[in-house]
Amino acid sequence: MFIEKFKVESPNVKYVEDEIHSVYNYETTELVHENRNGSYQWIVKPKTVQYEFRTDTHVPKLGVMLVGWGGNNGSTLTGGVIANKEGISWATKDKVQQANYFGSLTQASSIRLGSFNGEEIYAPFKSLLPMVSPDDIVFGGWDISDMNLADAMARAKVFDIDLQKQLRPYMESMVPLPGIYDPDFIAANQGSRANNVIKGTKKEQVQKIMEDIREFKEKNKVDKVVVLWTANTERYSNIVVGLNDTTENLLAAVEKDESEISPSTLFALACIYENVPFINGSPQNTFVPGLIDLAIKRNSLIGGDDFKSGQTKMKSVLVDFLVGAGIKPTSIVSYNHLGNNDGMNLSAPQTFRSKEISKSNVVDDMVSSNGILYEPGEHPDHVVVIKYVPYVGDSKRAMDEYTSEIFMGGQNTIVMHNTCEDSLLAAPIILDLVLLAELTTRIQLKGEAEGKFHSFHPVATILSYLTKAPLVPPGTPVVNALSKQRAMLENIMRACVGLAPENNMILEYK
Ligand SMILES: NC(=O)c1ccc[n+]([C@@H]2O[C@H](COP(=O)([O-])OP(=O)(O)OC[C@H]3O[C@@H](n4cnc5c(N)ncnc54)[C@H](O)[C@@H]3O)[C@@H](O)[C@H]2O)c1
Ligand SMILES: O=P([O-])([O-])O[C@@H]1[C@@H](O)[C@H](O)[C@@H](O)[C@H](O)[C@@H]1O
Repeated sequence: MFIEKFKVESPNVKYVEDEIHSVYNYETTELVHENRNGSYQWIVKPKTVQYEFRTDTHVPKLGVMLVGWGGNNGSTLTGGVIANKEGISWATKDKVQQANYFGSLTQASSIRLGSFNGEEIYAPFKSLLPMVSPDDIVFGGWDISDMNLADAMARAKVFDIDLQKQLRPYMESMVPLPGIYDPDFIAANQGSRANNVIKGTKKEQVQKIMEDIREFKEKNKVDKVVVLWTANTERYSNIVVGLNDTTENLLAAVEKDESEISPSTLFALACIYENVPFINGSPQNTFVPGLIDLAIKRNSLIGGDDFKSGQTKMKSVLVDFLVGAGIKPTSIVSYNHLGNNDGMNLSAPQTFRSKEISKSNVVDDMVSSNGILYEPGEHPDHVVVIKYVPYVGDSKRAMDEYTSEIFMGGQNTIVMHNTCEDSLLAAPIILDLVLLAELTTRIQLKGEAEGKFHSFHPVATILSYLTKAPLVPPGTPVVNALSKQRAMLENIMRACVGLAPENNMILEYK
């Protein structure tokens, strides 16, 4: 059975004005490797740590500023939210289609609450904690192309024509602010659309972005702003000692207008200065070490990298299943072709390399989790191929082959063909990223040994379900397995309302 909302009644949960306060017993383990009776043993000690969570339930009016607003993802998300808000339906060749949020974890997925009279009871994921409604988001942003959002939507060729016609009046007045263009970081083929750029030094560009954020906030009377990069994939920045390895060196490099500081790093720097969450939806290493240090010092949320939308999302499910089943993937070949501007930008070797890295590293945690299947350092052959084929547009065609070793020397090969409008997969993920980033800034927590409440670590690992290459605090584990990422997010939100983690045991019926 599915219910729309619920309230938790527990001595550990208090719903007070503008706040949910919960006391949560975090059950974990402590491992020690000790010499016992002359031989070293691994000892596992169950441990309970009591946490308190305080969630501000005042939902703000949210401004979302997209870098690359006029792109396929930016125009598709903007149009999709308008269509849902206005209840737009449109004719397709098959039927009259209603707007929806399919593909969004926060808007279209559910959680299990428990059983009632032997029936499983579920509720919307978004009913766990108060979140911003997509209807209330004010969109804005930047693009190096000056095309208004209605024309950008037409250029993207993602939405059906009847839908585009209905959206045009809402979107034609939306014009991106000038972006920071640096041809050294993206494909040369992007130059032709760069007619809307901020001139000046890198320092002046950062200052302009900061001004843009303040003016957007004031003009639209929003309480908070989240900035998300859905602009082109950049090449990796070289990490150079003395240039971007520390905050001091990075800021000095900006002062000196050093060429190796990328546009995405400049946008992120501006956001950190404005204490505005910045999320990187592309694979490049925007978050150079000096920037991460600054975000931590200023406790300003950063998250990324690279939306996990289709082929890679499937990979983080399939490899998790195979390794979890004791089957040994030995060869993974991921090929896809697409014909949108993203694909055109990725046709350059240096930008493709950024994507190849994020699409390849996604199996590392699953492989290293099973020492029965894999020797230390052993991993499957893994190849990523992306080709640009203009004719197919946004309709990405992914073909994957997974070869594994099975029982007694047997082999299993799984082949998948996966066709989708890439932007229709990414847009709901962008929505989830900005809504969850905003939510986490309203949560404070305190461990039993801590003197005061604090926010989550500014490097927002909590967003990892939505990214191919989760950005994590230095020295902490990277988890890519999709089921673990989703469980982590849901269980932290359950803890905020005093609910135990979903452990799927259902002992009541065992
Ligand atoms: N399924 C997906 O679509 C998906 C999945 C994962 C990651 N991504 C990443 O999301 C990004 C956007 O994808 P897309 O399909 O919307 O691409 P797109 O090329 O249609 O949109 C990118 C937009 O960014 C603009 N732009 C480029 N550099 C800019 C800058 N420095 N400042 C401001 N604007 C700039 C471009 O003019 C363009 O309008 C890409 O980096 C892509 O790799 C997409
Ligand atoms: O998320 P996913 O489907 O694995 O990866 C996608 C790639 O397959 C695609 O070629 C690229 O253009 C998109 O930006 C996205 O990164």
